[in-house]
Amino acid sequence: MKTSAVQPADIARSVFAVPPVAMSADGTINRAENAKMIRHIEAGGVSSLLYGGNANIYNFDLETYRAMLDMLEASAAPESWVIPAIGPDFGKMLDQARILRDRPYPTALTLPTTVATHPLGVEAGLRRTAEVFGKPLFVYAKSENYLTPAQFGALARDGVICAIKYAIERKGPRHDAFLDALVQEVDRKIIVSGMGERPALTHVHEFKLAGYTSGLVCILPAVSQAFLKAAQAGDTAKAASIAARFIPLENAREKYGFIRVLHTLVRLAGVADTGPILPLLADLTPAEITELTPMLDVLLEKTPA
Ligand SMILES: N[C@@H](CC=O)C(=O)O
Repeated sequence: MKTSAVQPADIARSVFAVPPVAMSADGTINRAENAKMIRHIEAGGVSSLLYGGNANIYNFDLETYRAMLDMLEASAAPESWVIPAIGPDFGKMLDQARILRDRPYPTALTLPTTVATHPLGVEAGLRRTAEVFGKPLFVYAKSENYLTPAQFGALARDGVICAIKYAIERKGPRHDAFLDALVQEVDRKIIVSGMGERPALTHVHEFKLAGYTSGLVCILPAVSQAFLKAAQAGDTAKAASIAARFIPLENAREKYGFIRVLHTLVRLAGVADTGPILPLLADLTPAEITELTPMLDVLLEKTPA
């Protein structure tokens, strides 16, 4: 596992896979199936793994969190960059930062929340968390009222944050006043598009963000990596045609829940047995699986689009 301090080159080199965590029937971490998933992602040329929302860390107790960290440290290849999430609330962030400060991870992703927050409090909380952790944070921007662009700028200049996962949803990603302001405050080299394939080409090609995060990359890592490299190189026709392959499933993930759909799709695709998802989420119903399977077959090119 790569443990050196975060540099912009690390951020641009690979898609950020945002994997689910495979669980055993008794609700504990399944080490063998997670290792299998990690091998599959790495074999596709993806070397950045972000254990964030899709990992369902929101619903982990601290024992499960420690077990996940042990599994990641034992399973990732030496050159892979693995980033666990913390939060979303201040108390959980601090508890997890205290666990992480004795571990080799170079940063941690802050999970987003809009409950019981104020931008001034979020800034104070992130400063305190980074101090406890002893390293800068990777901040997940998912709503406009979490932090202002100016606050992001101040946190970056002060070394409190080393990267931003930008995931504020828009009807069309081209028109985004918040992102326009953010790139005036923060170097684009430390901002990644954080919402899967749908806005990623606009974010990488037009806003010149450094890269993107994706859940479906866990199924087709080499294809996602090819998409990133095409978008970064300005080959928009190639990037758009690759992205089109992912869109039907991304739309279905939005309809039925991004995290729970990915958790099951990774199993249905034969990547790893992800097992039952932890509450407060719930596994897909048989009817949902029946609806989604043909879309997965299109993604896997078992059937034409
Ligand atoms: N939520 C997106 C990006 C991950 O952070 C996805 O799951 O594809």
